[in-house]
Amino acid sequence: MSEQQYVVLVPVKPPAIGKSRLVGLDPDVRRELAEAFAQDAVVACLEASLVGAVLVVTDDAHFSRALTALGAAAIPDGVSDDLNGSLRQAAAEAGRRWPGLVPVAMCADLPALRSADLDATLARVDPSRPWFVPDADGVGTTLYVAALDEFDPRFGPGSREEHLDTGARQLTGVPASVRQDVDNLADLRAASALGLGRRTAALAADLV
Ligand SMILES: Nc1nc2c(ncn2[C@@H]2O[C@H](COP(=O)(O)OP(=O)(O)OP(=O)(O)O)[C@@H](O)[C@H]2O)c(=O)[nH]1
Ligand SMILES: C[C@H](OP(=O)(O)O)C(=O)O
Repeated sequence: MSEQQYVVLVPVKPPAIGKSRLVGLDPDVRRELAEAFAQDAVVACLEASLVGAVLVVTDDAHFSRALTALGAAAIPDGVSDDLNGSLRQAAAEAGRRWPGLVPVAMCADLPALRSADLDATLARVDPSRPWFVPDADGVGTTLYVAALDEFDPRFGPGSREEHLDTGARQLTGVPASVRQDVDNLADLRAASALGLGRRTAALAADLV
């Protein structure tokens, strides 16, 4: 089993404008849910034994303070409206702060994420080449790992295919909690069936 340690880069679109596909909700409830997803995902990362640091990337300065209070570090987006550009800059910054840690980009909308499942996933990665984990639908990506000199994430619509096109390898057999991103209420129900993190569970009780 690999004992390589990782720094997880967690991009968070400002919660007031993120998770727009959670339709039909009061805007304040949608924002609180988006915040809870990120907080639960960050806590799960911080509690994973193969995670040496968590670096949140967000332009929401107020919310970033809530995440640093949990134990994460935080920086603003390096490039406006360019998720992958901001992740590349975050990986470079992580390389300066934690030169021994391999960067992992992970979506923040994983409210069912379990630390043990993240550890089991990272333990199977060969950090000498790029890897990714497809999302539960098999269309997108929840997690991308590559050494800094090869770090070239392609998050966005259809990112599973995009990552395969770069030559990154798909990790199969990954636990559901690492793959269940939440874009809509059906996803939230699926995540709820897996077991939600504490903050999301408190909000979702009335919604699923
Ligand atoms: N820092 C940062 N994070 C982003 C940006 N765009 C997306 N993200 C984050 O990247 C991850 C995957 O994005 P999506 O699943 O599309 O999330 P979203 O943009 O909030 O959701 P939609 O409004 O439904 O597209 C989530 O953790 C988002 O918060 C961006 O421009 N900057
Ligand atoms: C960021 C993107 O998430 P989606 O918006 O497709 O859920 C992806 O899966 O690469």
